[in-house]
Amino acid sequence: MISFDNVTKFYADGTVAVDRLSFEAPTSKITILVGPSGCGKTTSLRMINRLIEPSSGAITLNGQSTLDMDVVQLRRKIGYVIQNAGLFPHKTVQDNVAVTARLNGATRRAARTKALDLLARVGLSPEMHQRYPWQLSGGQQQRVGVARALASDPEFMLMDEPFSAVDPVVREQLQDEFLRLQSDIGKTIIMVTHDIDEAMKLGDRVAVFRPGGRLAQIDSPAMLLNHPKDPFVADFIGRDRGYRKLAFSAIQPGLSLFSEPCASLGMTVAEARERAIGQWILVTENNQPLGWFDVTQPKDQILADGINLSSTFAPLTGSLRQLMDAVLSSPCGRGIVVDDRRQLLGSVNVEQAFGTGQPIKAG
Ligand SMILES: Nc1ncnc2c1ncn2[C@@H]1O[C@H](COP(=O)(O)OP(=O)(O)OP(=O)(O)O)[C@@H](O)[C@H]1O
Repeated sequence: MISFDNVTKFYADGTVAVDRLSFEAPTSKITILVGPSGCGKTTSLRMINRLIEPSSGAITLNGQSTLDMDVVQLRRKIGYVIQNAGLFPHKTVQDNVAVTARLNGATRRAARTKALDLLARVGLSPEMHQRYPWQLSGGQQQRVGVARALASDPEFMLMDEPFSAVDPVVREQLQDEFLRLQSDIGKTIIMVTHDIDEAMKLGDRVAVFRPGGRLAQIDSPAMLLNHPKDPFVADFIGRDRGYRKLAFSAIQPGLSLFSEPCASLGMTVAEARERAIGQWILVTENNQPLGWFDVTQPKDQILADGINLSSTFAPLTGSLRQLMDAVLSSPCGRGIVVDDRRQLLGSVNVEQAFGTGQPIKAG
């Protein structure tokens, strides 16, 4: 656990960057610091690994004050990931990761093995390993940054806007991969972000800062959405709060599903046209949905490269937001619902998804 106890930071020019901050970041959980620009998020993060020294108050790691620890030892316990990854430009991807393991006493061979394992875990294929950072996309660089921070097997991770330098699609992918990784490694993480959606998605707990470096509220995402403590928090979390709440609402148990007609790869388009309701037909393989096929295309056969893969499919055990995403990203307005093994269960339209209207009519 990381604890802040009445921590204040003022700079020489009198700026109070952080004002009597107290909160706890629980073990093996992700705690997010979010708030408007200049409210002291980065300062708070950097006080933990003593890149910035607090003016007063105490920060403890599992009960031990950071001020009582040797700074080098302290930093070895803490992985640190920053925006744009901060990689060594003249080292290869593999060496960028191995160097951290070496610093922690691993032999050259052990460091290399560790680097290979971590690069695989963050989803970087072997052909990337000998590249230099400038030969990687922003998302790939961030992955290396995460692997490097993990190479010392730290108990704690500090992450300052780790995903903000990449486009929204890659950002979502990185977030999903990061959540999967965290469910394996269970580090105690504090992450700074500007992005309230990211905070709500990744945070077990979210600390909302107000200007002047003060904590407005710290709670679970659902509590912040349902019970914002004051108008500042309510406003910061945003007007589309209702939409965000959907992420924490389960799909209604009695959802009635339409039995969606399906086609398979290799089927003739003429046959698919017969089965389809309108322009689009769902293509499945072993009862798992692959995507939608437009039967008005002048083609003879359904082939993999003709399928619209942009759709998302919602698990029945998922949230209303996933269901709504599935409906909205479907080219025909019918969202596909699957079970936990991605087997097709059926489809819903927007009225059904929210239980307000008529079921889909075939034909
Ligand atoms: N070295 C410094 N000297 C004086 N003031 C500073 C210094 N570093 C930061 N500040 C001020 O401290 C306050 C908090 O800065 P900090 O970088 O922690 O905010 P932040 O919430 O991370 O901002 P952002 O979201 O814009 O990155 C700001 O008003 C900033 O201008």
